[in-house]
Amino acid sequence: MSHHHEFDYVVIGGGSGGIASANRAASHGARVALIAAGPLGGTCVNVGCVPKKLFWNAAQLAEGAQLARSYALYGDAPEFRWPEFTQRRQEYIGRLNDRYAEGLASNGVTLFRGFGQLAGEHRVRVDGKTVLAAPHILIATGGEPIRPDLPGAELGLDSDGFFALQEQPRHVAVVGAGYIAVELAGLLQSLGSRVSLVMRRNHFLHGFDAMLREGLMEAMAAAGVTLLPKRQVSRLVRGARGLELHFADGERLQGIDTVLWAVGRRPRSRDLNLEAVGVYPDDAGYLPVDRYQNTRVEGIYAVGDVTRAPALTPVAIAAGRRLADRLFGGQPERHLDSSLTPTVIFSHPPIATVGLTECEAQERYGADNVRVYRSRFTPLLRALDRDHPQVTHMKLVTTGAEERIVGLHALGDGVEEMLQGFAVAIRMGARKRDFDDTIAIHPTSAEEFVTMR
Ligand SMILES: Cc1cc2nc3c(=O)[nH]c(=O)nc-3n(C[C@H](O)[C@H](O)[C@H](O)COP(=O)(O)OP(=O)(O)OC[C@H]3O[C@@H](n4cnc5c(N)ncnc54)[C@H](O)[C@@H]3O)c2cc1C
Ligand SMILES: NC(=O)c1ccc[n+]([C@@H]2O[C@H](COP(=O)([O-])OP(=O)(O)OC[C@H]3O[C@@H](n4cnc5c(N)ncnc54)[C@H](O)[C@@H]3O)[C@@H](O)[C@H]2O)c1
Repeated sequence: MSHHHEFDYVVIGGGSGGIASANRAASHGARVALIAAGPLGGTCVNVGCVPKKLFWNAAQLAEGAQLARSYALYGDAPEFRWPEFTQRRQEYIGRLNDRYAEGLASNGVTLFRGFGQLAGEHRVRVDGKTVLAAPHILIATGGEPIRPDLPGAELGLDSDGFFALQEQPRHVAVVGAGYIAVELAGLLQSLGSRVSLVMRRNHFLHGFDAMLREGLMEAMAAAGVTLLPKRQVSRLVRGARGLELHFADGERLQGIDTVLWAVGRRPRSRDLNLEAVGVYPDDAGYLPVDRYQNTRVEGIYAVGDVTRAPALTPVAIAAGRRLADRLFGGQPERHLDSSLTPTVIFSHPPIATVGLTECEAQERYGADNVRVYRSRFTPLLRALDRDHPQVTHMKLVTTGAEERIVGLHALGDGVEEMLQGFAVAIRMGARKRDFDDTIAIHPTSAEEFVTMR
């Protein structure tokens, strides 16, 4: 027998966007149900930002121990114990999962554990049984990693599989050229694995400012990552000496124990029974929405990675909260403008970027209307390390006579914590002279942004 429950708002998906929207709607007094098929917190908490950043922290500390020698700080090189780290990391994630459940309960959100599917107008079914009815339904089902369609692909791991690894891989081939590829390759190298990064083009991070791409390729190569550009993987086989990655040109990479596919993600829009309500995904499976997160069907909305918005946790959260403010908080115009979304790639060293690349600015405003400021320097942190020089790169992209800043890009130590404040300034319309009028903080790397000439 199926049970029937009435709500104001039913949210499908207990990840970044769904939880944020459910909690915000409840804070406005709505009766809210949240359906979660996986562990609470979704991709970000369980197999994304959080475990990745903990790994990155470990890698930074390991690198710091190396750098310490340039400060005449000697001692045993630290040994990374992967299984122990994994256990502590998972315990922490378990505490986060509990905290999300407690947060939902204390906000009065009713949690249904199970798989949500649309079941006709204003109705959602959980695990094919329980029926929830509500005038407003949010789809926040996120995304999942894809694998290439080639022989032997099942012998490799995707990013979910990477976080489940119980032992440290010795020699890894990372295939891909996006955020996940450079992040996983960087942290594995810093933690002592041998890493080969296989990409189809002659560069990675397509679409990012060229200074960032080129600077990071240089730094990763110098750190010992083997960069294998212009390689088209044709198959993966298990050979006598471990895995073998074969390329279309006949070459092969042998002696690897782990292959990580980092070739992109796809939206989780299958199996939602969307036909029952007349919502249709686009060719790649994304749910089309307008700037208010409305799908083409009244009362059905989507946020986060299941849409074409930038696949970042703060974007999913902001869209989810604003939607709840609009529906239940009496703010009819509230919506998200994600045009100036700051983002960090936790590579080694990290990348921080907001706004237009130099090329994009030239295309949009014309080359004559774009002025670019650059800086390249050895940060003081590394000044005593003559053997492993690593430079920091910064760029400001400005436009018009008043030199409004439309892009800010950085690669180097500490830039991940530098960007947030600059993103506020740029959002407020900062011009180059506002940066120049700001007193520098010395000695820091960040001060370069207010002293560029
Ligand atoms: C390796 C990796 C590292 C990342 N690092 C960062 C980072 O550093 N910073 C950053 O901002 N972003 C990062 N991201 C991206 C970020 O994780 C996503 O953008 C974010 O999680 C999207 O949130 P979401 O709510 O759309 O979906 P998700 O977080 O994926 O949540 C969707 C949830 O819905 C559930 N679900 C799916 N279908 C159903 C159904 N039918 N019924 C019920 N529940 C369902 C899923 O189980 C999942 O829990 C990273 C991603 C990955 C993979
Ligand atoms: N630090 C962060 O904020 C962070 C970290 C990780 C992921 N993310 C988010 O998750 C999204 C997904 O990340 P991603 O790295 O999976 O995807 P992506 O779309 O950024 O990159 C996928 C890459 O794989 C390459 N590729 C595709 N097929 C290939 C093949 N057969 N062989 C070799 N290369 C192939 C593509 O050219 C592309 O460079 C990102 O766009 C980002 O929004 C964010």
